[in-house]
Amino acid sequence: MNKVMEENKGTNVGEMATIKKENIQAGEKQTEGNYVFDVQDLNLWYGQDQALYEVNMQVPEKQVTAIIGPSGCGKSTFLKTLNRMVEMVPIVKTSGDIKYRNQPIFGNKYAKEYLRTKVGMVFQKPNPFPKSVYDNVAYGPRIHGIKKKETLDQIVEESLKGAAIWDELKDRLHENAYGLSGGQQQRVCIARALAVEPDVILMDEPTSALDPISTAKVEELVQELKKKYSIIIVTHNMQQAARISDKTAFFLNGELIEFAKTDDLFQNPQDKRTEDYITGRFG
Ligand SMILES: Nc1ncnc2c1ncn2[C@@H]1O[C@H](COP(=O)(O)OP(=O)(O)OP(=O)(O)O)[C@@H](O)[C@H]1O
Repeated sequence: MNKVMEENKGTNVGEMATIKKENIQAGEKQTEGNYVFDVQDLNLWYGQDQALYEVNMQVPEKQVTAIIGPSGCGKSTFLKTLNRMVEMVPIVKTSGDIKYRNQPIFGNKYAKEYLRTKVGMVFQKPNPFPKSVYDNVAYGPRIHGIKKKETLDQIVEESLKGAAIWDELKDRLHENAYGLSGGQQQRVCIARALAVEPDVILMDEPTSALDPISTAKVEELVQELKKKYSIIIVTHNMQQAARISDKTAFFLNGELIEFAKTDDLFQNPQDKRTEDYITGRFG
């Protein structure tokens, strides 16, 4: 049992989380080839407008999966479907199935809150809360009921270390996160995601607002994080996808055109549309 759940024992949310955790562990045993997500025939509509068409994809565990494609092709929509954030838009409808750790995410198996704890998200623009670095990182664990200072101190330190920013910030924990550089803010946001012990981290163009040095730090961090977490990253930058991902998915007009090992997709694309995109003929 992890720290978050340990301190949660006895609360309703905690009990629920513990039960679901057992479900996942049962599911994990059955998972073949260690996939975190198995997406089957996924369609998604915003009102009358269809944004995703019959997407089928198995997202590997503890690897980096990049999602590329031209603007408006459905990359962010697909990413936000995986932790059901897309449903915050009331007109969204979906069909098909997504299994996380072998259990369907639509329906009653997982509480949405629990899914979003296990499947964390980092956004394009760093979005720290207007609070201290410490309070940003401790936010999720506190919501999960952790109150003990020593436990929180430990989580904050481990999470900032995990996000490769502890050394830079260990003497600035009580400063407002708004006073940090964009790159530091983004790594604090990554630490905030790590603090609730996720399994998967979704990243929606996490470096597009960053300078090249901060981008390099986040890219390096992603390589480190994949030892413990499964990462899915939307990027406009094909060089970035080629540098940091193990597998790449190319989307076009809401369809998943090709999904392959990154080297294969870039060196030997199977679909003419993938080839046209990666060679810069459109997009
Ligand atoms: N909240 C929304 N309401 C209605 N339509 C939306 C909404 N969000 C996205 N869409 C539409 O869904 C389609 C896919 O958009 P999405 O943002 O997923 O694409 P994207 O590939 O991530 O684009 P970009 O690279 O520009 O961020 C687009 O046609 C877009 O207009």
